Amino acid sequence: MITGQPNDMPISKLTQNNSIDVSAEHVILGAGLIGCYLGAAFIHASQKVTLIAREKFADQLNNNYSISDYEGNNLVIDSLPKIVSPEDANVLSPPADFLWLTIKCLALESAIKVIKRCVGPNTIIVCCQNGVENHKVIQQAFPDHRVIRAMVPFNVINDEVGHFHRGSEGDFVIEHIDTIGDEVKWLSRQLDSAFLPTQITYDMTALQWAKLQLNLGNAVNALANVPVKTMLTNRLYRKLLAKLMIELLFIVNKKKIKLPKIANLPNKWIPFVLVLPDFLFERVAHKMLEIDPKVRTSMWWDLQQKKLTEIDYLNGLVVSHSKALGGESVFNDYVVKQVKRRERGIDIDSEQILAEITELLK
Ligand SMILES: NC(=O)C1=CN([C@@H]2O[C@H](COP(=O)(O)OP(=O)(O)OC[C@H]3O[C@@H](n4cnc5c(N)ncnc54)[C@H](OP(=O)(O)O)[C@@H]3O)[C@@H](O)[C@H]2O)C=CC1
Ligand SMILES: CC(C)(CO)C(=O)C(=O)O
Repeated sequence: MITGQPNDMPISKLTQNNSIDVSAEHVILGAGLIGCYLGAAFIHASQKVTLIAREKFADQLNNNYSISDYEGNNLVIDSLPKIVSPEDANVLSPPADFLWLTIKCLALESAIKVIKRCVGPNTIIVCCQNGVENHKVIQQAFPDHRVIRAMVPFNVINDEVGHFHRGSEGDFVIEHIDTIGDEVKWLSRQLDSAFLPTQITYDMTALQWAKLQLNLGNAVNALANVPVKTMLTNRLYRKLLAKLMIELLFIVNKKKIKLPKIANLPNKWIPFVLVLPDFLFERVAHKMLEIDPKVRTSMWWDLQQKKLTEIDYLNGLVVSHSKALGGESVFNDYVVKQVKRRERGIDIDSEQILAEITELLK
């Protein structure tokens, strides 16, 4: 349930130190890019962490577990957290105060079995997936538990074994719901650090739509097969991205959702800025280009590892909502189809993609 905070100020910053300085038991299910980054940031914030990891990741972390960020902060985790395989998750004791789901949207349903073994009656489950309202599948499976969402605005890459680098800015945002408002405020204060600037929001659905607008570029990035920064310097990719966003903004307007600002520009302006000629774009959107040159989106990582992507939960969601609301979704439809071809192992070179985009934009 979302509280009725006025839409023009959906996010409130909580940075002052709490006098009750105790740590909570955190279990992180999904030791991938986000799970490992959060785990280390939580340990840095004096929290007790258990990671539920597949064997190959557990081995990697045993050799090295460290994080860094685009601002030059570095952290090596000397004393490793408890690392448990999904099969052994039932031996967790004490039960988690907070269970963080940092698995992909596609893995939520199949993880329910493991989640059942990780929760006690009072565990708060936090869903960290991109997309909109993917937590509902977990809330349905755990009707008696408090299920909330968190939004990860930044990008994490795994540039060497056991090392996780946050390549872009943005505050981690946790959902405030009435029944656990105090816990969420407490949690946000504990986690807030240079590695993980943290806020709360009273309207996570609006925030997720705002984030989805940016995530529509994941598919463009995956298809372009270049870092995000390189992609943004190409006006053709920017024009495609603008079209994808315009299709989403139609839905948001129809639904009367007021998008909170999560980039340096109001969301509605972004498509107009993206289509500017290069020299103007570089001036107006220089903040957008202040991004680590190595950064690639999570969808690129998925295709690289020959995994299925979250395309149905991102651009696919725009297609289905557009259809239902009588809108256009030509551009999102195109990228969905192309990403699915890549998932099937059909190689499409970026020259061909650029030629097709040129044709589509005519
Ligand atoms: N990467 C990024 O920079 C960002 C990602 N996000 C979002 O965060 C979410 C997580 O993404 P990301 O960290 O990139 O994903 P990853 O694929 O890097 O990590 C997920 C991990 O969870 C593991 N996993 C899946 N199911 C289980 C299970 N049942 N038990 C134990 N482990 C399991 C996966 O293993 P396996 O692959 O072997 O199944 C994988 O190692 C996504 O929704 C993504 O969109 C949001 C912002 C930025
Ligand atoms: C941070 C961002 C928007 C793009 O890198 C992302 O969410 C992702 O890669 O999935």
